[in-house]
Amino acid sequence: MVTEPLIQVRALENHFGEHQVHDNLDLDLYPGEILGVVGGSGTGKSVLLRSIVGLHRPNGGTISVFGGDLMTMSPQQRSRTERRFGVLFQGGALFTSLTLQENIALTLIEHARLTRRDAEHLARMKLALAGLPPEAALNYPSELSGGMVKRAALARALALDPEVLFLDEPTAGLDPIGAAGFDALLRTLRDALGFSVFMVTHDLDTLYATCDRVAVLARGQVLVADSLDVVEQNPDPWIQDYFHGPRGRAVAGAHSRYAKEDH
Ligand SMILES: Nc1ncnc2c1ncn2[C@@H]1O[C@H](COP(=O)(O)OP(=O)(O)OP(=O)(O)O)[C@@H](O)[C@H]1O
Repeated sequence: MVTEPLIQVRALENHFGEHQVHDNLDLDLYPGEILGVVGGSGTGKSVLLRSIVGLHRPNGGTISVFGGDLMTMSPQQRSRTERRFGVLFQGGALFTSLTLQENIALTLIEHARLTRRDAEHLARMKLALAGLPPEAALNYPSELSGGMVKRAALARALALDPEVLFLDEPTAGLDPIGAAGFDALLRTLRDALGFSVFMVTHDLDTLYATCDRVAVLARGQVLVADSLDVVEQNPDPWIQDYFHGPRGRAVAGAHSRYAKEDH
């Protein structure tokens, strides 16, 4: 059986003035997969994410989402489509003047038209799902560690039970233990809830720990999108340096030792 992609990006063009960021870029996201998007700084990973979630209007190409063309949808169809997405931005982007519970309840009140009481009840469940202790619900973001804020932002991204979760550098700024905890949580939630993940990351540990496929952006296009085993073997100099440079070797070695211990 051939699985149809949930998201199909074709011939995407993006430029800012003379600066061409995407030039004929193609990429697919399949149901249930965790796709890691990597590439050098400024290769257009965030612009790609923003183009798909509707925060940036591309200069050309098509983005098909759940079978509909994002570029030609009516505003109503677009907003219905975007409701099936959850987005976690770098830094979390929580409202600092609201508690964690209120942050998530607000999303539920605005988009799912729940009463405040029901929204707060569901918000506490989402926070627990993201691995936060019950008492954290009444904390303000400034009272929590970076790792807890990331988890709260994840709880908010999951508030409306999205089919696709978009993550922009989810482990940036976390210490290695916090980052590993976030990676494990992401896989557990994906396995339990079945959503797909589009994740921009620089974190090699996260790639090895979570991703089913990895897409590498370079020179305005997707150079390769495949399993890590295949991507690592690509002769492109950036890929070779990224995966087989000192840091890449250390991470790959640690993960293969860990996999052996597991069997
Ligand atoms: N609103 C904008 N106006 C002008 N240029 C922009 C805008 N947004 C992005 N760019 C440019 O587009 C290019 C790609 O940016 P993008 O943020 O997608 O890169 P990235 O691959 O996510 O980089 P990094 O890994 O450093 O976060 C960069 O050169 C950036 O300066």
